Amino acid sequence: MVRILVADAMSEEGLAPLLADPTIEVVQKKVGDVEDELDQFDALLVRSATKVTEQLLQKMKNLKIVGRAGVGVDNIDVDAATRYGVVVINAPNGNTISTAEHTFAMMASLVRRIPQAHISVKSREWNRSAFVGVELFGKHLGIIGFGRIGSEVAKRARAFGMHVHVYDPFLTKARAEKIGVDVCTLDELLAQADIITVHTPLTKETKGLLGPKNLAKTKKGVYLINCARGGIIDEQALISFLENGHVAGVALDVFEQEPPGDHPLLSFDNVIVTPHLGASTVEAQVNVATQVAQEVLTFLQGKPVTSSINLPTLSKDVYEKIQAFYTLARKMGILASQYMSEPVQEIAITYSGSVADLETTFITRSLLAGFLKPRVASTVNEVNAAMIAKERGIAFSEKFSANGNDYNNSITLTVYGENKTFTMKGTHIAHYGDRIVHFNGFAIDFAPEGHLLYIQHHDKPGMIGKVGNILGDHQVNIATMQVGRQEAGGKAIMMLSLDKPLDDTLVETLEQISDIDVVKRLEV
Ligand SMILES: NC(=O)C1=CN([C@@H]2O[C@H](COP(=O)(O)OP(=O)(O)OC[C@H]3O[C@@H](n4cnc5c(N)ncnc54)[C@H](O)[C@@H]3O)[C@@H](O)[C@H]2O)C=CC1
Ligand SMILES: O=C(O)CCC(=O)C(=O)O
Repeated sequence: MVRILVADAMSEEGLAPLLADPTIEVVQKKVGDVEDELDQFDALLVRSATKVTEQLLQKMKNLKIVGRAGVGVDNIDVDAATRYGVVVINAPNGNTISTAEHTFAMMASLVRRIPQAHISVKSREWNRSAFVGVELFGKHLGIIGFGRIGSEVAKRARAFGMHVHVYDPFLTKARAEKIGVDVCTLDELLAQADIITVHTPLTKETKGLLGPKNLAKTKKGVYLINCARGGIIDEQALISFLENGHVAGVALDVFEQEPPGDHPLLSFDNVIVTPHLGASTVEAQVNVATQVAQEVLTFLQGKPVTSSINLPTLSKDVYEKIQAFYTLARKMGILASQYMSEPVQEIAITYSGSVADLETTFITRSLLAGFLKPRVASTVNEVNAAMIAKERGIAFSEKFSANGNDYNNSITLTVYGENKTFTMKGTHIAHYGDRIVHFNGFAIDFAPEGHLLYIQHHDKPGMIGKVGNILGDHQVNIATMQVGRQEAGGKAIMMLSLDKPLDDTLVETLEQISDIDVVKRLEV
């Protein structure tokens, strides 16, 4: 039974596919209420309240996936999750419209002083002259961060007759032209805008983006809006610029610390606030919960997820094309790691023929995960394989060749160790399966499956019989046997597939046969 912890409040309608699945147990409780069972959950679903720290990840030893029902993953230690091999997914667009609408509601409220007027009338006052606002029509709106939400805000602003200026260092010219916005530098935006709204993630670069230096470049009387993340506008700097009257008003949905408690910003009459409500609509909550629930289900069924933060994104289509090679690569990694039971410095992978045209990132990660698995105690999978390889000083590279070298497709693996180099070539044949067609310098043809026994020997009559007799005497049945040699009378190999694994004594007995140089058990 798969167990999923839903640690923050989430739409039941969105969670319905998980709740309806008889193979899944959904526990809707806060982390603190299930401390004793944390190591039993396979998946964790959160919004922004639960902090997914390294400490929590350490306790959740069985965790495979964290689903964030929303966009920002700043409440999740993604690096730590990656190290632990835990996939992190989010729901990138389920709350876009709601947040864009909230931003617009905040903008209109800010310039027309609706919250202040509302409080006044509720206090039994009728003071019309105290609440004279300004129109949005004809004003210059500066949008910092032109992703999903920024662009929805722009559409609405244009419908209001505003001039829209956009700053986003990652925005392509083609996309900007398509949407028809004025793309400018940050300095140009700061100088022109009557209202500035931020829609970036909170990163090292955006933390304090609107700080003392940049606020000084804005127009006197500017309005500021933050419905993205607390800290993009530096709160201390904001207080100074409100105090000196440079900033006319601010709308904040988010804070550096949430809840903000008795924050000095809350005392300003021209600061309007909401408690992180951007995504708080019925529609957005159903959307994001549905998206993560569906993704978690997909993931738990062993299929690729489309909105992972720490895995390459794969469409269903691409996944179907790479699936066979993904499995082959995994097996090749496992075999190579067992054969090269020594420290290695480099793994070079060459994709040839039809596989060279596919998205190989995932295939390479699968191969690395297979290679590292027998060597590391912790979880290793596609999420953390590249990172673990790097940590252990194992470089890896990919090369591509259109020519399949006698095969429609092939993956060639070269592992450089401290004392030797090992090569292997594998291919996938449709309706037939995976085959290893080159192993350690020998042409051969075997299926990389089950209990394998590799024997390297001198090419002499009777070698196969000797091995067969010993295995037969010990009740070990040989399922298949493939042989290969470099030249008649030279070095040769046998690859046997056995019905059960060999014990150490039997391996030692085989090693003692004269003319046998290497005996290796390989388990796939
Ligand atoms: N208040 C709320 O309840 C909600 C807040 N959010 C927040 O809104 C923000 C935007 O979300 P989306 O539009 O969905 O994200 P997105 O990823 O679609 O867009 C972010 C944009 O910021 C740009 N960007 C990154 N670094 C930048 C920099 N240094 N300067 C300027 N632009 C930069 C990126 O190129 C990208 O276009 C996020 O912080 C998200 O967490 C999202 C949903 C709800
Ligand atoms: O879960 C929420 O309501 C917060 C949404 C949010 O901030 C986000 O999606 O980034």
